[in-house]
Amino acid sequence: MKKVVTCSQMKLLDHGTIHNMHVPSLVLMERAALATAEEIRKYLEKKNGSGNLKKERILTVCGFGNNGGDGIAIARLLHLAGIRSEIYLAGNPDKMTEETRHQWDIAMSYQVPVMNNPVWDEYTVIVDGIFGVGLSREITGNYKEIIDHMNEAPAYKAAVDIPSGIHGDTGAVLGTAFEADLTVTFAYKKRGLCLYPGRAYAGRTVVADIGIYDRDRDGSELASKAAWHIEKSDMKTLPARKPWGNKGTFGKVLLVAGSKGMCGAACLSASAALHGGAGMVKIQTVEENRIPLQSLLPEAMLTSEFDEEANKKNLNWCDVLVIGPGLGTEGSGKERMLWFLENGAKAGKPVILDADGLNILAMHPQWMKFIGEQTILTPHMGEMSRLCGLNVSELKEDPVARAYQYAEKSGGVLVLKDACTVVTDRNEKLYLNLSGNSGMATAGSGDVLSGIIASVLCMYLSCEEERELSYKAAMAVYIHGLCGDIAREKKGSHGMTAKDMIEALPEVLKLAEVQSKG
Ligand SMILES: NC(=O)C1=CN([C@@H]2O[C@H](COP(=O)(O)OP(=O)(O)OC[C@H]3O[C@@H](n4cnc5c(N)ncnc54)[C@H](O)[C@@H]3O)[C@@H](O)[C@H]2O)[C@@H](O)CC1
Ligand SMILES: Nc1ncnc2c1ncn2[C@@H]1O[C@H](COP(=O)(O)OP(=O)(O)O)[C@@H](O)[C@H]1O
Ligand SMILES: [K+]
Repeated sequence: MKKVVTCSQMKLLDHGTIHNMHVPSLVLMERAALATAEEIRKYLEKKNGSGNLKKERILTVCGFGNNGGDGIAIARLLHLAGIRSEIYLAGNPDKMTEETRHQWDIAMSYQVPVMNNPVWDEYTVIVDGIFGVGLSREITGNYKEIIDHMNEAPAYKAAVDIPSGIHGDTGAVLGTAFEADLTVTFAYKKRGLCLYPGRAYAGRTVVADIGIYDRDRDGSELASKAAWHIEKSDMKTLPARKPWGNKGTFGKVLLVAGSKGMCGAACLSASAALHGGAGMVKIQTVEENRIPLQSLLPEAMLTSEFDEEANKKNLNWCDVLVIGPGLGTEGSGKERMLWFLENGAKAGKPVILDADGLNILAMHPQWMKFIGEQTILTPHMGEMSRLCGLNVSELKEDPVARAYQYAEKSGGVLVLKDACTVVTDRNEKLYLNLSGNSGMATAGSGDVLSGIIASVLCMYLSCEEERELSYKAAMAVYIHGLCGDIAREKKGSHGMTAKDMIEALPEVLKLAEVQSKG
């Protein structure tokens, strides 16, 4: 797992390194510049092979804050490496911070060329050192014009720390923003580099270690308030399958899903749970779905009984409940959802509430009392809008804040699905997902996720290791994204379907097994 920070957390870390550890600010700046210049040099060498770099011409656009100081130092390092490198100062030089002024004096001593009226399309690389984590308001006027020129230029574009104009906490565009091919960010990813649209503006992101001191790297106050993103190497922490286990050991999933004429969602969710390693899956559905479901998925069991006795038996049998895929919001769907939600909560079973399960909850807010710390809610933006009454554009302005609020209100684990899915709980554990792609915006993709979450919960049933429910949900979201990435590799983002993601699931989970064997 890697930490993701807000701008104010990053400033605290910078401040602590400088003032408590006595690392001069200029040392951090030099390391930031060295790391960025090195990435640019690597790009140029890849582009030019062993040929020389005479045709290259780099313009670094610098603001007067410390992001600008990084930029001036980058321009100097590239100049000293024998590459044509020039500086363009954006903004008022009288407002330079002390460090940036210092960088300016060094650059002038080394006679780094300064441009006053750059011809934008003459450059092969443009570096953006205008604003970093200090951006505090909309970009307007001259700055806006400059950024628009930079974007229109044909050059390769590199951003220092974060593209200017991207809100470091929400990923929103403040007025306008630099469209980078590469962003070299320092110490940790900022939230705005994970969330969209910021993530798209950043291009390829490299995290450079510049020697920031972080006492709380793993465990304490700041860390608990930080966000995390799961990465491939974390998959080796998934519990191994016990050699002596049987299908009971590996978890029993009860899927309350499907309604008359709607069995596809149930089928996808059940199939994902089985491919994810759940020992047994039983679908509680309507009798009309028996033949299609049993033909499509003979591995799953099926029941259409719905009375107190049968329900109790099914509930006792299962380890994990999934409620919602294809359930419909009226009639039998509503009754089934209410019975299993209420009694699942009373029995202390983990419940994954998805799709129509969430829509029914939105229509009956009095049932919120059955949501608790064992419930995982998996709304997409539309479902979230119905649940919390805000419209989708309001949600997208700050999805993390909205997710926190709803997790706090509901008491459950919230999986707010989007291009960057946010997972959080009432303790403000926060995960931002970085796997997956736009090919996953296809019907049934969410049903696959609910099945994968169920299977990940099952993996932990027979294992001694305790993990929080939010972590398990975030891990499942990450796995789901990897399935999407493999499906895209095989089928392309236009043609891939939810079924292709299920087919990729064994391959993704095999990766975890191979990793854990070293
Ligand atoms: N010593 C440190 O603290 C370090 C800082 N570093 C760099 O410094 C950056 C942060 O530096 P700063 O805190 O100086 O902030 P920035 O360089 O991001 O810019 C802040 C300045 O821009 C102004 N500003 C904000 N939004 C504006 C807008 N829309 N229009 C016009 N002006 C606007 C602010 O009032 C402030 O004066 C980091 O992103 C990183 O690149 C790194 O060099 C590492 C060490
Ligand atoms: N652009 C994207 N990048 C990454 N993941 C995406 C993207 N678009 C959608 N997804 C993922 O695909 C899934 C879609 O789920 P959902 O909207 O519930 O689909 P459905 O209702 O059709 O089953 C979510 O897990 C979401 O995070
Ligand atoms: K920048």
